[in-house]
Amino acid sequence: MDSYTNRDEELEHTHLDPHEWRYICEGNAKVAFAYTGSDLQFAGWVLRLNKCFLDDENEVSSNQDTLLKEIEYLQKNNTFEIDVIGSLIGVQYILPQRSTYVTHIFLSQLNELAASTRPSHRANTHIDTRQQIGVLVPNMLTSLAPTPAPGVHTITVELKPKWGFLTKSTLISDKNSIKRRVCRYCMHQYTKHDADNRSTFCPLDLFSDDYKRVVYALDCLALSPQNNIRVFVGGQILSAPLQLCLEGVPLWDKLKHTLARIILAEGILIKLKHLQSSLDSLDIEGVFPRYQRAVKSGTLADEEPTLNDWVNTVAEFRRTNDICGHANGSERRINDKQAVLEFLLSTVLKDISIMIAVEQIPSQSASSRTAAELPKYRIAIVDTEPKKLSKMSVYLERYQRIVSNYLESHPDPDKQKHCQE
Ligand SMILES: O=P(O)(O)O[C@@H]1[C@@H](OP(=O)(O)O)[C@H](OP(=O)(O)O)[C@H](O)[C@H](OP(=O)(O)O)[C@H]1OP(=O)(O)O
Ligand SMILES: Nc1ncnc2c1ncn2[C@@H]1O[C@H](COP(=O)(O)OP(=O)(O)OP(=O)(O)O)[C@@H](O)[C@H]1O
Repeated sequence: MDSYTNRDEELEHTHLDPHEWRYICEGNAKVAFAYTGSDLQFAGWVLRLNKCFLDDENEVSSNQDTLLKEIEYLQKNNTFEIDVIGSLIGVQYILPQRSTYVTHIFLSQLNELAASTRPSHRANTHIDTRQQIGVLVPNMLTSLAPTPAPGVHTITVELKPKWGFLTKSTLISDKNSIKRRVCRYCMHQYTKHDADNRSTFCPLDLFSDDYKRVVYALDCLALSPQNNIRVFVGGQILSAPLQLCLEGVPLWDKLKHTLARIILAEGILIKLKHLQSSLDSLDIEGVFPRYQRAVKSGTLADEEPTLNDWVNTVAEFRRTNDICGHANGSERRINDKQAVLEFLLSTVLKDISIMIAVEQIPSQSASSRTAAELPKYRIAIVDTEPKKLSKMSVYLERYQRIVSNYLESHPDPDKQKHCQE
């Protein structure tokens, strides 16, 4: 596995040409562009930019003050990514970052150039042209070798695995006891999609330690990708993973086995599942009253947590887990602020994406976890920004709505799903 060194925080002042940046993809908050020009300082890097709602830009404010705030914010997020998320999941999964100045005109032109490629459901947002700094991260879609061999294609799979556990919290109300049997993703399908578009993917299969279940989960994702799997070949996104084909040979069946073996060899999803569930051991139902109490008593202020708050939360999480083994939060006797910040860390880990890049898919049909050597690959996690304290009520309401919608469509307990851990 290739690795990078971290903490390259230089801010670069270079003229950027919008025609040299190709739109890759976007999420709710960010959009990524790959460098296509010949300047070596950007070759192999991706520019990640903030988005905003179209109306937001009426609030114009771009002066030295906002620049300093932007620098502070980016540094905080970068340190959070390395020292908080990296220290939990493994710093080897965190991509290094650099920053570069971006101008209003460059961003406006990028907005125009990318408009026709962007998905229609994101049309109410665009690149925030007020930002003065863009973040550069290594491009996970390009070749693993410095000089790609002719005919070698980099295949990159982006997985957004979501929630990998069923809650064991003792603080769930009887009316919501379904949370102990049906995972949040499977229930959420009934809020997000109509009958024709629901997925059969269950994250608990993907997060399992069972090779066949992992492969099955990948197949379900391939059949209904939604925003949980994307496959890129040579930097270009495929319309569906099942379209994967090189020189006329369909490759999804081989790729899925390679992926399953990488996932299990890394142990990344098992670790992620353990972290998600132990950091969310109370469930939002158990943690929300503690949040309210902490706000009332002033233990939690209106402001978002500082870096120190996050680092201390991880240290205390480790300390109390060491004392109590893997006991749940109510047994660990953690204070209210700790409980809330642990929940928010879990929320980050439930929303990250994992990018896995491979260049060769072994030709022998390796259909078991030990069957063949792993190909050379690169793996990283993306989207690790802290979740906001101010969203605690949103989290409570959203999960409540997900449960209510599921129960409404499955009033008969015999017809309800039973997700297996
Ligand atoms: O609550 P969820 O599970 O719908 O997760 C949201 C994601 O929805 P999806 O994965 O499609 O279900 C949502 O993804 P999409 O915009 O749907 O691609 C975001 O990742 C959102 O995070 P944030 O508010 O941008 O920080 C995510 O919100 P958080 O709950 O992580 O804050
Ligand atoms: N290092 C990278 N190399 C290649 N592509 C990348 C890289 N980082 C991000 N991307 C692409 O950009 C997309 C958007 O980035 P990101 O996930 O950070 O956005 P987001 O708005 O925070 O996402 P979400 O809505 O899931 O919270 C990713 O889904 C991925 O396809």
